[in-house]
Amino acid sequence: MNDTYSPYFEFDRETWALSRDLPSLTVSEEEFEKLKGLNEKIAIEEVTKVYLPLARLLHLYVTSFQNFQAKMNSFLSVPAPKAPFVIGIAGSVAVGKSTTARLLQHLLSRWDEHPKVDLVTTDGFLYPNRVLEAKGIMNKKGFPESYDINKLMHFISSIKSGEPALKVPVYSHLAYDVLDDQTLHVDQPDILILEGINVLQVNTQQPYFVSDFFDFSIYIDADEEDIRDWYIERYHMLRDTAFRDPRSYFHKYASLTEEEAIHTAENIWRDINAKNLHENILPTKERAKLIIKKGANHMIEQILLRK
Ligand SMILES: Nc1ncnc2c1ncn2[C@@H]1O[C@H](COP(=O)(O)OP(=O)(O)OP(=O)(O)O)[C@@H](O)[C@H]1O
Ligand SMILES: CC(C)(CO)[C@@H](O)C(=O)NCCC(=O)O
Repeated sequence: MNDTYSPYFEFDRETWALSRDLPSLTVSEEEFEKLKGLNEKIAIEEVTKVYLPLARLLHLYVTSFQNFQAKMNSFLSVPAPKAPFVIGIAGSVAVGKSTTARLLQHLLSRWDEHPKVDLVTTDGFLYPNRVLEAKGIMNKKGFPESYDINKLMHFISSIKSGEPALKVPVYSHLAYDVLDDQTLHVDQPDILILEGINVLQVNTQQPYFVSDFFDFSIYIDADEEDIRDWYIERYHMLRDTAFRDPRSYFHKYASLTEEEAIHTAENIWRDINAKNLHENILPTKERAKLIIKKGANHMIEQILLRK
């Protein structure tokens, strides 16, 4: 294929892993065990071949950002509040954003230049269920109108202005709601990873978008049938674990037969998440600096980096 005019550098799995000069980047057995704590399905090969080179690439971006910030602040003679390097991670529900974000958080914190890496998910900025119910949009959870976008914009602009000690709302998949008794503290990290289905969306009613505050952005992509399978698999796993908890919003589904459960998950996927993917998430793919394409087994098959 002639890709002379493609806006991307394209790598397949092997060229991405092999073309990097990474003698000092390894993962010890002990560290891999820790990574397994993030997701026990992670393969070590995936970490060494894909995520470590990606972390190394991001490290280059972060350190050049830090150097540039220092020069810029002295050039402008302005007070220099500590603004983090912000990485946005977008993609469908259940494509694996949280897992990738946690892996990168862990790997990026190994460098002395940026040991403090915080992770925030936009789920916390969803309106609480009672508000979604009052607005009649409970079946639109994850759609642009289900988020308190002003609150999210306020957070991202504050952190980029170097404001310390910010509090971020927390969402629980177990409660299926924003928790009113918990917040996450974000206090001047070196890097902030902001993960969520909506982070690359543009709202024509607003002068600024969340992504205006990004220094780097990643879109996680996969074939829709694969994502659907992962969603249904995760639903099953939750059914065997979290849904059994009487506090779970989905407790009522724990007693469904296997067949009924599959049917319920398929319907939620089709009526809410697939629709949201087509209408609001997929159209943002090309806005990302980096696109990661996963295969059926979660292995990354292709990486596209904007030139
Ligand atoms: N690298 C990976 N290797 C193996 N399994 C993975 C990997 N990444 C994600 N998964 C599995 O895919 C499913 C979805 O992952 P995850 O919860 O990270 O997705 P998400 O995009 O954050 O979803 P949501 O937007 O709904 O919160 C989970 O069952 C997870 O265990
Ligand atoms: C919280 C979101 C929107 C995003 O992570 C998603 O996981 C979700 O709950 N979607 C609504 C439909 C569903 O229950 O899967």
